[in-house]
Amino acid sequence: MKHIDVAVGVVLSSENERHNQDRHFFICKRSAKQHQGDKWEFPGGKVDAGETPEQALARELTEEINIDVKSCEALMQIRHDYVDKQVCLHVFLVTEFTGQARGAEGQESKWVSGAELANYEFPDANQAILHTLAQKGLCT
Ligand SMILES: Nc1nc2c([nH]c(=O)n2[C@@H]2O[C@H](COP(=O)(O)OP(=O)(O)OP(=O)(O)O)[C@@H](O)[C@H]2O)c(=O)[nH]1
Ligand SMILES: [Mg+2]
Repeated sequence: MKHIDVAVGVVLSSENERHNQDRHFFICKRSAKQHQGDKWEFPGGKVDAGETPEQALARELTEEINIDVKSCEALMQIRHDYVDKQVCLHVFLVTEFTGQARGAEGQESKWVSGAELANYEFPDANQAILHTLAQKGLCT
């Protein structure tokens, strides 16, 4: 089966303005044509040959949401088998960035609170991310 490494960024709104509980997350909607189409995602994409996951994260977040990552921490790795492909998600918490986050490829995008995250449909592999964010007190 096809195996791909993916860098995924959980982008957090700045800590200055909000208490930890109220920090917001930037999410995007996948297009109908993409794998796991029409679901919501944390922005990111495939790790290219010769790139580290962190380098891929920085490149993808600039391409997809127009930000420059200034500080991030590795959150977790998730292996998941979809029927058609196997993914390894390298998930990072992006805690500092410059630029205004927006859907730079025309995709729908928004800032949502931790409590609101549960109202959006994500690919199955993301359940583990939401669980870890809840453990860290960042979402409910
Ligand atoms: N970006 C992203 N991908 C995810 C998430 N959860 C998840 O299972 N994936 C899977 O990871 C894979 C790679 O992501 P991608 O489609 O964004 O890759 P990409 O940006 O390089 O773009 P492309 O598909 O247009 O070539 C997809 O199979 C997608 O279903 C998530 O939260 N964010
Ligand atoms: Mg992508």
